[in-house]
Amino acid sequence: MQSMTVPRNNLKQQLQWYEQYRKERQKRSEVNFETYIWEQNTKRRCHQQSAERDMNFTSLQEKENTLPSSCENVTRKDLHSTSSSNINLNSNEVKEINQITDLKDDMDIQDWLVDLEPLDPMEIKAEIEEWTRSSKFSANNSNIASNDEIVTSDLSINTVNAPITALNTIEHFAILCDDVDACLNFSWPEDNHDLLNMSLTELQPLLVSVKIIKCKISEELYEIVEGDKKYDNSRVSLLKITRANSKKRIGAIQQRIQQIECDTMGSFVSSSSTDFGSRLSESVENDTPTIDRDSATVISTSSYFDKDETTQSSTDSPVYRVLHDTFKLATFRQNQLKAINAALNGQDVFVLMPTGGGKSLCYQLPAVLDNQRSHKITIVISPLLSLIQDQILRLNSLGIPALDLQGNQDLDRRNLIFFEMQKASPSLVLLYLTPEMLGKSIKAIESIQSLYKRGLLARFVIDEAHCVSQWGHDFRPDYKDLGQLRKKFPGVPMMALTATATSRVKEDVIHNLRMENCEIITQGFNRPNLNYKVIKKNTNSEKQIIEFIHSSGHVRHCGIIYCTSKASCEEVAKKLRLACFKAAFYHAGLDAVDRTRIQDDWHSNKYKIIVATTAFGMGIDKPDVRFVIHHSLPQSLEGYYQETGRAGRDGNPSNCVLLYSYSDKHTIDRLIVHGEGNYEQKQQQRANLREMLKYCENQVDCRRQQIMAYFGEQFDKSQCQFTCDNCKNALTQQRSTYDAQKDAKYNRHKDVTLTQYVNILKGSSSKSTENVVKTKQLILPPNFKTSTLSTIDVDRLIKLLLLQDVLTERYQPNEYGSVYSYIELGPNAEALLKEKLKIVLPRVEKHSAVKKKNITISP
Ligand SMILES: Nc1ncnc2c1ncn2[C@@H]1O[C@H](COP(=O)(O)OP(=O)(O)OP(=O)(O)O)[C@@H](O)[C@H]1O
Repeated sequence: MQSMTVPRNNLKQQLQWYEQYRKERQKRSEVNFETYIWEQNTKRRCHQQSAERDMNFTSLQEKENTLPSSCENVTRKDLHSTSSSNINLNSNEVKEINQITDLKDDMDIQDWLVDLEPLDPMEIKAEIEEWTRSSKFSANNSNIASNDEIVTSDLSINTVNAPITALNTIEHFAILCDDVDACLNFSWPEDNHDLLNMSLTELQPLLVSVKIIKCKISEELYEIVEGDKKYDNSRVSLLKITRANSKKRIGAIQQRIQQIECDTMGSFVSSSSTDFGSRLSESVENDTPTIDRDSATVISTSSYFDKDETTQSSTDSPVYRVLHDTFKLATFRQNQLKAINAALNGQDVFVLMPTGGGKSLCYQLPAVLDNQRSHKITIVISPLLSLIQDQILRLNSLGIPALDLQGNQDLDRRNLIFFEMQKASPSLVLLYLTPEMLGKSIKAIESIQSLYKRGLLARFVIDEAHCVSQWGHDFRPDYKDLGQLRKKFPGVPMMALTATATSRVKEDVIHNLRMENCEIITQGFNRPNLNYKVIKKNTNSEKQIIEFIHSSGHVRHCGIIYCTSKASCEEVAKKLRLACFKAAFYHAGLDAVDRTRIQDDWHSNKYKIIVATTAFGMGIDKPDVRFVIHHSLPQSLEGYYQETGRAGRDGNPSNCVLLYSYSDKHTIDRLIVHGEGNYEQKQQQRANLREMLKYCENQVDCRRQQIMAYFGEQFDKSQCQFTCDNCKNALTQQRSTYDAQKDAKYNRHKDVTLTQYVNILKGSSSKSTENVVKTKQLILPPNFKTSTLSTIDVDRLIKLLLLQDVLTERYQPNEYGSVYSYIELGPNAEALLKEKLKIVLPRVEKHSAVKKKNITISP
């Protein structure tokens, strides 16, 4: 590889250089590198093949701890065929592989890959920006432009405002970055005592420098392996020693940074918490935060982790003090403060926030304040015991008294909780229970009633509130009975929280819970850092997954793969393990101890990939999940959104890929037929599945826009910025158009559901549709060629008209308490009819099959 000189003393240039270098290297040798890995593994595989042939893969997971390394025995053939254990290599192949690998067998290629990751200039840039944001660099030393570009060389070592000794060290390292030989001869400090005298401003650039050194060494090792550089035994040893030293040094620097940050946090907490109680009680009475009444419904499309800047609350109010002192958080995320203010004002609140958006704080913070103020207890209804336990652990670690009532608790413990609830001034802040427990335990209801009578009941919180609605993807019959709470405890405020609810589900939840004058806080569903893609699934789906992980640079990253069945979880996990990945499966068939162990091991990165059914779900809060892959068709768009929402909770770019095959529909059809639910619920499940299929089949509209539209949110697809496959493909596809205006003037209608509307526009000849046409006097244009539009296009057209407010949905509860939605003319219908508004539906003409079906209707 052609040698390039690293620019010195200017971090920005260094980053640019590394980016260029990396691209160049990827262009030239990525294929070779991958080949090398496969070949090396093939060689190992050959050695161990006979021993492994009899291996029982079903017990692979139990044997995981005895496996010698993460990168076990995978072959190129494993990847290319599903039958993995029979490897046939000809003697030339084996000889060639032996030649390549003999000298380098002990080199840990996977480890080098880790080295190359921090070289990513975007990551380093992000790190630098993060330091700058948190003012670890003084203003003189950084200059981040509004467009987030690093615009000056101010971050270079020359301008770091640091003591001369540290400056020397940093400069020294910067020079070493340029010169691996100098680095090899450098005597690394053994004790790391020098770090004790350094400040964060000095440690951070030092860390980057040492990381760069480690990368450089790994690259040289890699070039030797590749044959680009001559193999020299002593040099390789030296490189390896230096690499190990730099690794140690990185650890030491990171540890020191953490130490300083903890110390800073500790002193902040101790200095501010001493007079917490008195200050709180002093100020709460007079300082109840105000509510912005105009914001009853806030639809926001701002970024996922945007700070809440919309509500004006003094930063020294009790709310902020509890945020800092108790929850140890610096700022509110978007809409948190609004929800908290509404709750503290005694209102019913419905909170719709994306997964990982921070819903828990919306009820936990008011619960702390309410208990501080008047010893009130907040009752939280949550669907899963595991979810409850996670929350309680987290709260207790923050010093917040929280307990749970559950069926399998021993009597003493339960009585203790009831005793606490009987106290005149309970110190218990939050009591968690499942809806089933609330429905069954008379003692629990009596204790809550006692709290109520004594004015000690702060509010009811319904977590995962979509379970209340039978239109939701996770309906729980016991949740529906929660509506009784309003009758039994009039005047006690309620808060319902969910991450997934269509407009219909939202209305249904509010209706079922009998929430009154409810403050509805909804936040944009958009997760800008997630990329969406649907891939056509072929017969070797495991290979597709492995290829995707490799091609998107996720080899060392954390991910989740969702499968429909337990068997496919085990099969996919097995294939991934054969292909070097630290993967484990997780499903309801495992006992609770194993499930907890696997989840813990995944959290601690012992496993990088979890292959799971949807049993692996609610309450997962791992920030660095870089990909979520659906191996099979999800059952609903709501479920899909929630599952993909587990990616990128730290806000960094992450991939969501769905392997789609229409035949997966039949598996889900069977699940619906044999699963729980009455006729109406099963019809809803089928409708959910249809929506999911439409999403997968639709290769035209922006994925993000489709998901947002499903949740009733408008999304301008130009904001997608080509982060979904359809928007990317649109760049190369030809489009034809359908003029909605031409037909809209004829579409006058009343009490028609969405499905009926699609059927009518499609000209379906089914009896019920004819009936609808007659009875609702819906007039189609006389010359309307219904056969020219596919069902998908009709569906897209209606959604487009809904999004443009030409049509609108009216929700109406029936006498049984279910909510139906009917399509009606919307506020923009008139404009369309008067030809003031033009709506064009783009249609794809990529495949010949599509062309035949969709005859173009031009304006
Ligand atoms: N204001 C904040 N600042 C920083 N971190 C926060 C803030 N609020 C919440 N978080 C963190 O965000 C993560 C997600 O929060 P939380 O579990 O409440 O999300 P959620 O909306 O309930 O997600 P899910 O729907 O997936 O359960 C947690 O680790 C939490 O500590």
